[in-house]
Amino acid sequence: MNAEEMKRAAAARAAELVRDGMRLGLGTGSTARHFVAILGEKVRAGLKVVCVPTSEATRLQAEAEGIPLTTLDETPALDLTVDGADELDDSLRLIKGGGGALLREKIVAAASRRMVVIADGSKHVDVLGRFPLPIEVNPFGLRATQEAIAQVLAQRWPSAPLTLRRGGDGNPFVTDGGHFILDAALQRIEEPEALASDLVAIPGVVEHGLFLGLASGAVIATEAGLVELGELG
Ligand SMILES: O=C(CO)[C@H](O)[C@H](O)COP(=O)(O)O
Repeated sequence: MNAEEMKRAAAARAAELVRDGMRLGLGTGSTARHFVAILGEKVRAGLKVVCVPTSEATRLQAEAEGIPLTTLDETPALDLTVDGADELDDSLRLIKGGGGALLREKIVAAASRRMVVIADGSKHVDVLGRFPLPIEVNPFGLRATQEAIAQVLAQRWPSAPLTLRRGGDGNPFVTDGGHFILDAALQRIEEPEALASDLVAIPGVVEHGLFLGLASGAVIATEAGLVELGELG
């Protein structure tokens, strides 16, 4: 199986968890895209669900698939969110935000009774951190916020690069919420909980890509087949 086939296989397994009447959160990224496509097929075949997308990109795809959409204002409690991840460990701790949707992804995951991660095997790691940690910040006071983050990071990572994410046009990448993203190349995050609480204490930090205690299960597609972690049902 190539990488796309593995992503699709994980997405197809997660789609088996969907039941009539469910309120779903729809993730963002190339793996979640497969899930939304499969869900679209099921909706066209008669499945009844309402869904909250975690990004404008996912909203557009879901609309094109004919999937009924709602908002967290109309539907503040969801049954299940299915989303990808940039990294996950055996304890279902995640790094997310490679696609820049971490804020909405975290709000939607937190509003869901269950969050199931879908990924190919390359995302499954022993220790989080090889993937640079996205940190979403308010554009106001960017430099001051960046320096405050760098000071916090320097306590454990004396020379970790902290880079303002840019789009293809060279301008700062702007999230759906109108914020910027700083990517922290930390390599190994031994204590993600401690780092998470340090980051949220910094004014100007809107959210970070550590998803801790949010995922209830995961479907990981490998060459040897599907591996399931945690609780799917
Ligand atoms: O967090 C995300 C977007 O903000 C994605 O879930 C993450 O980047 C994984 O994407 P992909 O499935 O394309 O590898």
